[in-house]
Amino acid sequence: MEQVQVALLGLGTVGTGVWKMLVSNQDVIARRTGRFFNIQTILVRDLKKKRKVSGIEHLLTNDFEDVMKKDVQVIIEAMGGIEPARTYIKRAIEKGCHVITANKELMAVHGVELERLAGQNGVQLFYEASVGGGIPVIGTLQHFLKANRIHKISGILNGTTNYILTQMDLYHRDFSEALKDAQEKGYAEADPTADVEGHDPVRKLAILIRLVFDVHIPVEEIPCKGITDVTAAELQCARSLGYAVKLLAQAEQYGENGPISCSVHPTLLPLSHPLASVHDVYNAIHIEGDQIQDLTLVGQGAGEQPTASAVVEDLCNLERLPSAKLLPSVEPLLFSAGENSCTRFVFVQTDEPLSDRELPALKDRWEALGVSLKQWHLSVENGESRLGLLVTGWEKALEEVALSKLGAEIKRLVIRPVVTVNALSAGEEVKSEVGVVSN
Ligand SMILES: NC(=O)C1=CN([C@@H]2O[C@H](COP(=O)(O)OP(=O)(O)OC[C@H]3O[C@@H](n4cnc5c(N)ncnc54)[C@H](OP(=O)(O)O)[C@@H]3O)[C@@H](O)[C@H]2O)C=CC1
Ligand SMILES: N[C@@H](CC=O)C(=O)O
Repeated sequence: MEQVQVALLGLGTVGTGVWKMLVSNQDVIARRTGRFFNIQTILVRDLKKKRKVSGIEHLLTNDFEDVMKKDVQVIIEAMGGIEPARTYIKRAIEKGCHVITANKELMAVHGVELERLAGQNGVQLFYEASVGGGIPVIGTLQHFLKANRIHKISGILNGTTNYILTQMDLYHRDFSEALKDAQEKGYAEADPTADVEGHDPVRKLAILIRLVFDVHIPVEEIPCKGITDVTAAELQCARSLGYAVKLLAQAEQYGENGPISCSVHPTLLPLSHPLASVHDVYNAIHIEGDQIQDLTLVGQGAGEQPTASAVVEDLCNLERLPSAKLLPSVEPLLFSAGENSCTRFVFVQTDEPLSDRELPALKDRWEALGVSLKQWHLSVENGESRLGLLVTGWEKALEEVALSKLGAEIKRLVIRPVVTVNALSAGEEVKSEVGVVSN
C-alpha cells in the first residue's frame, strides 16, 4: 500500500472532519485508491484548546516552520482567511507539495496567482470544498463540462443564510437564534458577517465565474446584499404571494466574451421554482450550457462532514485528475444581475391603516407611470399595515414618485428582485391580478 504523507493546517470544523473521515473511511479509500493518507502534523493556533478528536496531541504544532521541516507530499489548508494562509500555501507549492484548500476567500482573490504558481511548480492545487460544501461543483465544471459553452450559473451558495432564512420562514424562529444555531452546527464562518452580509457567496460566485467564463472579477465589483434586513413579516408576505425569499447568486454572460451580469441578492423565487424548495443548509447550483441545456446540483453546502467529504475526495483525486488549464483572462463588462429585469417585490410597512379598497386606485396611478401592479398582499398586525406588491416596469428613477402615490407615511421599505414566472413578464397576459388580503 502506497503511503502519502499529509500535513493539515487547521483543526476546526473542516480540519476535524477531514481527520475523522480519513480514520472512518480509511478502508474504502485504500480499496479505491491503493493509498493510505497519513497525517504527519497538524498546525493550529492554540495548542491548549480542547479538541474534538483524541490521539492527535503529539501531531499538533503552532509553528508553520515545523510543518515545513516534515517530509510531506500534500498540504491541506483548512484555516481560513487570506494571511497567513496565502503565504503558507505559496511556500508549500514552492517546496513541491500538492495543496488542497477549502478557503474561498483566498481562492476568490488570489486563485489565479496560486494556480499559476502551482502550474509552474508542477503540483496540483485543488479547492473543491471552497464552493457548495459537499457538492462536487468545481470538479464538474473543470472536468465534466469542459466542452460546453456555459452562459449562466445561478444558485444558493451559502449554507448559513439558507439555514437562517428557512428557520425564519418555515419555523418562525428569529434571526439571531437561527444564526446561533448555524454557528453551533459549524456552518458559519469564523466571523459570520461574511455569511449574513453576503460576502461569502460573493467569493464563491467569483470562483465559479472564473471557472465558467475564464475571467477574474474582483469580489468588490460583484453587487452584493446580505440577509440582515430580511424580516419574518416580509417572508410571510412573500409566501402569501406564492414566493420564497432566497439569497440568490447569479452570473450570466451575453455572448462569447460578452458582458457579464452578476449579483448576490435576497431574491423572490416562485414556490414552483426548483431552488425555492432548497432548504436549511442545502445549497444548489444551476448551470446552463449550450449542450448540457441545464443541470442542477444540490447538496449540503456547509458543515463538518460534507465539507470534509469534498476535501478528502480532492485528496483521492490528486494523481488522477489533470490540473486546471489557466486561460488568458479578458476584461469583462460588468453589470448588476437585477438591472436586466424590472419585476420587483415592494414591501412596505406603515403605521397608517391601509385598505385593499385603495389598491385599484393605486394600480391606476402607477399604471400612468408605466409600473404594472400584478399582485398584492395586505395584512394588518398590531395597528401596522404590511403591504407586499409585485410589480413590473419598476425603475429606480420612478421609485420616489411611485411610493409617494401610496398616500401613507412609510415606516419601512424593502425592494427585492424577483425571478419571474411567465405570467409576470412584462407584456404578457396576467393570469391573476387579484390581491390576496388577510387580517
Ligand atoms: N465550516 C464550513 O462549513 C466550511 C468552511 N470552509 C472553509 O474552510 C476553512 C476552515 O473553516 P472552519 O473549519 O469552519 O474554521 P474554524 O474556525 O472552525 O477552524 C479554523 C482552524 O484553523 C486554525 N487556524 C486559524 N488561523 C490560524 C493560524 N494563523 N495559524 C494556525 N492555525 C490557524 C484554528 O486553530 P485553533 O483551533 O487553534 O483556533 C482552527 O483549528 C475556511 O476557509 C472556511 O471558509 C469551506 C466550506 C465549508
Ligand atoms: N459559511 C459557509 C461555509 C461553507 O462554505 C456557508 O455557510 O456556506
